[in-house]
Amino acid sequence: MSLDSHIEKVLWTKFQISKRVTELASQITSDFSSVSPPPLVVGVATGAFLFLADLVRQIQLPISIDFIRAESYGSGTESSGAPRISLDLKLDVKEKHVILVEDIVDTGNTLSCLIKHLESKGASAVSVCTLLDKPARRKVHFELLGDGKYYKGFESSLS
Ligand SMILES: O=P(O)(O)OC[C@H]1O[C@H](OP(=O)(O)OP(=O)(O)O)[C@H](O)[C@@H]1O
Repeated sequence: MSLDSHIEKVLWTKFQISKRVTELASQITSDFSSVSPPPLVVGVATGAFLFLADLVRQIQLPISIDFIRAESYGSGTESSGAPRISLDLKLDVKEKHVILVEDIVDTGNTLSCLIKHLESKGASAVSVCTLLDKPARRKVHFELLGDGKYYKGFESSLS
């Protein structure tokens, strides 16, 4: 069975995605060009790793990169809420501006947990950059930390 047979509908072509990733990287480069120290870019494992790789290759700043993972116990595509950190950062976030990179923001549970965690570790600000946002699916309201910004590649109302 080919990969294409698993895809019901193409929402954005690879060219549209690539263009949008370039725009996001350029916006982040511009927004953080005078921020010192440079931001720490944190990929939310596992889903964000490809987007993170495409994004950071185009960010023209001396950023550091790390990974974090929050897991909810649930099945299928429904998260059970209340995630816990199952892989923590290697780098120190104290007094740093963290940019969390996600592939999808859905219920908001993962981001809510991660932002609180980063705040408890002393991050001065937390921004979020997600490839896809599904605001209609939101169950948990999360607040960015400090002067954090929210970057999104695409928005979908599909469930
Ligand atoms: O807003 P939420 O409802 O919390 O959902 C978003 C999270 O769900 C997915 O990860 P998942 O937990 O499936 O883990 P994975 O990336 O390892 O597949 C996705 O990569 C986000 O991290």
